[in-house]
Amino acid sequence: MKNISILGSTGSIGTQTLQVIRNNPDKFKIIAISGNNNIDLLLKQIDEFKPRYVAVFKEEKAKKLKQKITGSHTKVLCGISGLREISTLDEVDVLVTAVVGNVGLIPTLDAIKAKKTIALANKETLVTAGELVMEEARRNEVNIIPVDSEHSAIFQCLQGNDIKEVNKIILTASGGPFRGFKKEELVNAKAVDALKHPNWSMGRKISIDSATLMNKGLEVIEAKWLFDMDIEKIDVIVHPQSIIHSMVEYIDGSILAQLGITDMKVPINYALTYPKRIESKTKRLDFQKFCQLTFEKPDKNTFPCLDLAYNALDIGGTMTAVLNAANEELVLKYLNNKIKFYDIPNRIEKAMKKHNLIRKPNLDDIIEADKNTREYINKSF
Ligand SMILES: NC(=O)C1=CN([C@@H]2O[C@H](COP(=O)(O)OP(=O)(O)OC[C@H]3O[C@@H](n4cnc5c(N)ncnc54)[C@H](OP(=O)(O)O)[C@@H]3O)[C@@H](O)[C@H]2O)C=CC1
Ligand SMILES: CC(=O)[C@@H](O)[C@H](O)COP(=O)(O)O
Ligand SMILES: [Mn+2]
Repeated sequence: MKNISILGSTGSIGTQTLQVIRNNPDKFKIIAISGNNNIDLLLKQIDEFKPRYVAVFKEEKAKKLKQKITGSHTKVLCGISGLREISTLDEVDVLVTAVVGNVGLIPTLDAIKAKKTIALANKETLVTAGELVMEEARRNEVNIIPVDSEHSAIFQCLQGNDIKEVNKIILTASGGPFRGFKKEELVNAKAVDALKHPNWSMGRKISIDSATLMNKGLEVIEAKWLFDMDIEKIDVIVHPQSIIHSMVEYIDGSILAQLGITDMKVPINYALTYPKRIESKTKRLDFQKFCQLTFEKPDKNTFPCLDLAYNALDIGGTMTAVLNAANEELVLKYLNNKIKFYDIPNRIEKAMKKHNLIRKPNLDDIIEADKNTREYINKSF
């Protein structure tokens, strides 16, 4: 039996993680869950999974929840301290980081120090502070198992092989809902259309990131840190069907790929059961339906976010934290119809140009760069 704590149990990854756990009550037990706004769903989750703890980020929401569950055996925690507490509980074996945004960073670092296995969906953690997080994981001999579909694919393709024999890794990108569009067609692109991902049903922030191709940029950075891979060895190819989740090319020319339907329960399952696999009732890939697998070059001119991410990674230090913070703030504004599609890359570029780089940052430097960038973005509108 593995004891699980989830940061972000009310979101897309969080609810799918609970589905995997619901399907395997003999293998997993929920110890703690957490959310931000969605108290109604948290109530249902408390009722079903009877966790010992629930952490709610917003204080007023935590108070409301407390009133609704008086007499329950579930303890309500709040704020960042609540997230930190449920990440380090003695009885927890695995922390699933399914929150969106950089709020995942500090609880994840705490969990690593407390020697918890990390099932990592929250890519912003590695984009913001990948070097520090991976150093901490190595120091504490903690496994960070990717949940992100591309990284789970790469992780699976690496099993039983020597990482030194990898020639490159190839991240597949769907191209998003605006694949094939030209710049002039996207100037006035609306968030409501950007949210319509062709293949995956996901949270709002990552859906916008997919539409700008920033998601792939963030995933390049995530791959660099997870697999300790040089930037020159990380390629992106557009594969509109999202059937091949990613590939690894070895020095002998062999390419290993992981394929499957677009269902995040598959990589979540693997992250929770690694190194073993367990029976799952997810739909199977039917090759007679998906008879075409196609590939094309990413359109870096129409979608400048991908190059911005490569540049930030190449510059290094605090620059990827700046890229991430600027992107988070701008995506929120775009979702609220406050800015236009190209304000996202344009303002990120400005924030990166303005930033005073720290090449070998500590955690405080990273937190400061993140904070200053958010202030800069918000002041500039
Ligand atoms: N969805 C997917 O298929 C994939 C997602 N990922 C990554 O996984 C992470 C989660 O994505 P996704 O599930 O789509 O996102 P969602 O927006 O669906 O869910 C986000 C979760 O985080 C919680 N949350 C939001 N803000 C805060 C905060 N300040 N403090 C505490 N909790 C907070 C939300 O709570 P509430 O709902 O209660 O407000 C919710 O539980 C992201 O980093 C994303 O990039 C990676 C690969 C695939
Ligand atoms: C499911 C998942 O892992 C997402 O990151 C997904 O891959 C987004 O798709 P694109 O960014 O390729 O459009
Ligand atoms: Mn992904």
